[in-house]
Amino acid sequence: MSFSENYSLTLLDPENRLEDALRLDAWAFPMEIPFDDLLRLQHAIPWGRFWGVEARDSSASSELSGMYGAHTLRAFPVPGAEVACGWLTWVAVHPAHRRRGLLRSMMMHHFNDCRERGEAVSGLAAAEAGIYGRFGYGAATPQMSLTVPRGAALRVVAGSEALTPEMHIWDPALHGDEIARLHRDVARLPEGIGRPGWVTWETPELRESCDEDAPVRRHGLEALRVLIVRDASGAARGYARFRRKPVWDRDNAEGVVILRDIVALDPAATHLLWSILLDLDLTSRVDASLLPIDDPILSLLVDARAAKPVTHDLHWLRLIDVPRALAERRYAAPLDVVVGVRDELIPENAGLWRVRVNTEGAAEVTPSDVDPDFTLDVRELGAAHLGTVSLAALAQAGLVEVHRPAALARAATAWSWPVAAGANWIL
Ligand SMILES: CC(=O)SCCNC(=O)CCNC(=O)[C@H](O)C(C)(C)COP(=O)(O)OP(=O)(O)OC[C@H]1O[C@@H](n2cnc3c(N)ncnc32)[C@H](O)[C@@H]1OP(=O)(O)O
Repeated sequence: MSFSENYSLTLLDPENRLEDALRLDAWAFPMEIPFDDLLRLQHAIPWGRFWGVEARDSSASSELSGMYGAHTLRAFPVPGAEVACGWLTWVAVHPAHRRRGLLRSMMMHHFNDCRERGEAVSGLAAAEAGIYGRFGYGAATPQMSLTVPRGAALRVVAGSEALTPEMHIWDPALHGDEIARLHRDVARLPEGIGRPGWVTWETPELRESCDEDAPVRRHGLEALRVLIVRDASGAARGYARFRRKPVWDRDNAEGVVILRDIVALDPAATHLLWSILLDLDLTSRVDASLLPIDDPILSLLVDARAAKPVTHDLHWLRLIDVPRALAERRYAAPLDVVVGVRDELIPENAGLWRVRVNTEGAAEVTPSDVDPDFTLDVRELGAAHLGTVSLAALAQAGLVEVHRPAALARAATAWSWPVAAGANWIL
């Protein structure tokens, strides 16, 4: 679907269109930050791949009716591999122009752009869960939030006491490179497995936005702190970034530690980071979110129930080029099945695909003309792509039509992955 005669799409440039883009952003997303402050902040805008929709009848005004951008990721982790991915972002339609098909037209433009760039998958973090399923995105990466009581007991981990902690006020010039390395390296752990979906700070604008701690974004709280733990050689093994919220109930200190992110390369570092976070004076709990649903802290806590885990969707995935995307990832078991795929928006994806996986987990994906073992919408294929959402579970919800149960059982095993998809931030 292309834009109607009333609208046109244009590539936005950073010199002239930043203010227009932020004005539209402030229309689409109600904000606490005054517009003048917003103009001075850093924004993770993927210039060069940032598109605006203009109404043709408003040629005298520079106001945008819609916009979207895409981060060009080249090391997006899928099971057993790192692949090219067009990460959809900055999607907004002005309230005066909504429900006229602008988003739908922008999505079709994005899909064509991804295909031209050789990106077989697209990801996103959805503002609302109801928006993107109709465009073939499936919820692939769930996230977990925890409220961990201060002093919660952790299981013992050998080597934790041999590490040295240090704590600083966050300064990207001093700590940024070291933290970014840890954040990148953890995507390849557990060794030989890797963490699918753990998006790293690949582009300069993503790195800048993860480094930022602008006072207007702190909601009145203190500056960001960073806790780093080092081994005997001085090498950083993990970090946590957090701020504290002071809370007093009569004379009782019930402050909250708000965790921004936590990364550890080994169990000892995980143990020490959490031990310190759970023992900060004048606090009563640690609030953590954007954690993978199998984050090690769940196994470390003696009483994980007391941390009240809550999960919901975080990242959504869309297969832009089905045969290529299925061949780019690795599988957990050998397989030979024929999959029937429906895709109303990208006709090249629709049809029958034979997926043959060898003993190394590598797949060959070819068109087929035999009856499929199971049939599903491209949305479900996206949901299952990172190995966390099970094809068998989707079938139990009626979202996969199973023609041969034994083949689906083998496929569900092969599609799965030993660790959950890597929720860690919103980009
Ligand atoms: C990856 C990201 O950037 S997420 C950020 C998304 N942006 C926002 O949430 C900001 C506020 N909202 C908006 O800017 C707009 O309402 C948008 C972008 C969500 C939708 O834009 P529109 O141009 O109105 O969407 P469009 O007219 O193309 O609608 C396409 C379809 O999506 C549906 N839809 C649109 N928004 C929503 C929503 N919030 N919830 C559920 N369905 C929605 C429409 O009903 C329509 O359905 P249909 O095709 O079955 O008839």
